[in-house]
Amino acid sequence: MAVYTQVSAEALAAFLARYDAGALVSAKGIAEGVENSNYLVDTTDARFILTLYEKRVAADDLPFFLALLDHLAAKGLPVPPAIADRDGVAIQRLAGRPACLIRFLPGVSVSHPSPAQANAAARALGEMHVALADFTPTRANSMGLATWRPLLERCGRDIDTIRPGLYDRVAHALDAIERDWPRDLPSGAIHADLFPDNVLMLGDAVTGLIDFYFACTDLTAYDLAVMHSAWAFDAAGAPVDAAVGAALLAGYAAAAPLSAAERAALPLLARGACVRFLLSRAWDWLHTPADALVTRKDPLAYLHRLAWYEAHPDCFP
Ligand SMILES: Nc1ncnc2c1ncn2[C@@H]1O[C@H](COP(=O)(O)OP(=O)(O)O)[C@@H](O)[C@H]1O
Ligand SMILES: N[C@@H](CCOP(=O)(O)O)C(=O)O
Repeated sequence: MAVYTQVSAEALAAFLARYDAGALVSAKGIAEGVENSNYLVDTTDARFILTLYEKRVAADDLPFFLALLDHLAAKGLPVPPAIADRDGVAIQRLAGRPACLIRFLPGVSVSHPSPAQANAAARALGEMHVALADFTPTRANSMGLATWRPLLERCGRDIDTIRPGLYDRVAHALDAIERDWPRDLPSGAIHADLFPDNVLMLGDAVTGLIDFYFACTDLTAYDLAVMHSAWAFDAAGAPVDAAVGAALLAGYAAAAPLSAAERAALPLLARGACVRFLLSRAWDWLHTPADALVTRKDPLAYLHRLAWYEAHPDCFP
């Protein structure tokens, strides 16, 4: 359950009074998610998401994220813009945290995506990259290549309590990833965390792309690699139907150009994605208190995916 910060009904009602958004009817903490506190808020006017930004989201980065959402929403993509209050302010403080009221989007995230759903979601990623080609703000990737070895060092040998030998295994994988990481592929604003839980769908149609709080400037093909690492495997890290992986590539390529060099780099970029999520999950695994109201994600699922990509260098035909 991801509600780290409790908001009283009185504080929420006072917060809503700043907006032309109706009066508070109900508010419920949302179980999904691990990064921020999210509430589903119903008012006499509409339904909203209230997000209070927690550990990994720096308040200084919020203007970048909100500008990105506004840019995409203005171009008709299904992303939820933050709502401004009567004074035009979207980034607020509530219960001691930075907070935004966000437009609610319909749809559910799929647990076992079909090839048709993977195709539609990857197409939406491609459309997003095309729509962001004229987005000028930049943000360095706070979870990018340069941060992986320092994060491994910060986990230290404690990571071996998750699995004996894990430190050396990740260090060895990183040696090759750092050595071969491409420097000359197209870059731009990317989502960097487009897992199935961050895509809302109704049937095979995408109704929402959400959770842009890792968005940054990085290789656009890396965004597709992140998506592949998240969509083409089950929760334990075993590969699903190969048609899902193929559908991801076809869907993306239908919306955005994918050069031969980008295609060739995808296996390495996917190994990088595996190390990135393995390490952030391992850090959380080691540092989340046992009584925390959040479900820790399994770092080893990403070790299995890493091994799969290493064993299948031709998996992106
Ligand atoms: N704009 C939105 N419209 C509808 N539901 C949303 C929206 N934003 C978030 N949610 C719901 O809240 C959950 C958690 O949001 P998310 O941004 O993924 O949290 P976290 O940043 O903690 O991972 C999502 O899985 C979804 O159910
Ligand atoms: N997608 C990441 C963790 C970030 O969680 P999210 O709920 O913000 O998508 C992972 O699975 O490790």
